[in-house]
Amino acid sequence: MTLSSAPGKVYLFGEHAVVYGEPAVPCAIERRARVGVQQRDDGKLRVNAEDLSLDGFTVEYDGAAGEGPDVDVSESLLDAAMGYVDGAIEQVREVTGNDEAGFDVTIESDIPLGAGLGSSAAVVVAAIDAAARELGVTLDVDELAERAYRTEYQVQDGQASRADTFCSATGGAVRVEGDDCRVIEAPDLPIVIGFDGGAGDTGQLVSGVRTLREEYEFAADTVEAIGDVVRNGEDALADGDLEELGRLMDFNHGLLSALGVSSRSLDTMVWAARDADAYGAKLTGAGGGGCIVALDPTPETETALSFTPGCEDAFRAELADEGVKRLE
Ligand SMILES: Nc1ncnc2c1ncn2[C@@H]1O[C@H](COP(=O)(O)OP(=O)(O)OP(=O)(O)O)[C@@H](O)[C@H]1O
Ligand SMILES: C[C@@](O)(CCO)CC(=O)[O-]
Ligand SMILES: [Mg+2]
Repeated sequence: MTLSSAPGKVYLFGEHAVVYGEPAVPCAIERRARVGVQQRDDGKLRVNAEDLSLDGFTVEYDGAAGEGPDVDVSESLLDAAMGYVDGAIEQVREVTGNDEAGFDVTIESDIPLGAGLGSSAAVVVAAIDAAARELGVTLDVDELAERAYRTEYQVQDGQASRADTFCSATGGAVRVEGDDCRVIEAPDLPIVIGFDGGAGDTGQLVSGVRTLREEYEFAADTVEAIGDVVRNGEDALADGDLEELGRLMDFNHGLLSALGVSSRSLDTMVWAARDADAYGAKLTGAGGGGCIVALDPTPETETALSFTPGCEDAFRAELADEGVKRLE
């Protein structure tokens, strides 16, 4: 068996706008997906993903080359759930030139699904890394990030940036603008996360922003304004100026809210963090439900969030310096 892990992430700034070529700054966090892979002789793909539940069902699934799922759910739901793993294995078959390779894949993850912490990117990065190594090929981190990006791009119908996958592959704080991806210096950030227990549909939320942007010039201007916030944020990050970072995160949340990707529970958690005197707070990732990220070195925000109706979990997150980890 070959085992790799990869971290999730929060966005300090720039989600959604990054899809249209504006810069974004995601940071990898110490919450990981671990993917174990064992080659099979019969060319089939069998995926065991215990954290994956579809409206209460847990799925054990034989992938594209396999025998189909042993649960009673519609094909579209199943595609949505399993597309990332199928796509990752496709990339491995292509990059290793082993079209017929079959695998047993086991996924375990500390990252809530669809909640803005990049669970899909972490699963894809770890799966590609482990499956390629299982076939004797160790990908360099740039190739791994590129293959993981292609997987997300395909599964999300051509609506994905390189931000989540690059960040998960390299770890640390990163800056992504179009295909220019780099790791950047970041101070120790007092990251607090609030989770409403829910999820958003990344593809649908990205489409919603695309439509608004096409329909209204001021929505296109809003996307550009997020780019300006990010450019200011980069300076604040370089200066280690947490107060300014917080102000800009607040502004970023307002602009995302204007683009329709916040929700009542995300707004409620953002306000709870602000009331607790966090430096700033915003939703992270695609939005619609899921997580907010706040900066607060004191325990106040975590405590306030834990008493906020609609907040299911509040926790601190350490920056993950390491991206993909080769465990076995
Ligand atoms: N533990 C897991 N096991 C199997 N598949 C997973 C797991 N975690 C995530 N996935 C895949 O990723 C999908 C969720 O990805 P999605 O992009 O919607 O959310 P996210 O990556 O968590 O959030 P965001 O992209 O906003 O940061 C799941 O539907 C599933 O296909
Ligand atoms: C909403 C989005 O910007 C981030 C999702 O984590 C989509 C993407 O960059 O692919
Ligand atoms: Mg995702």
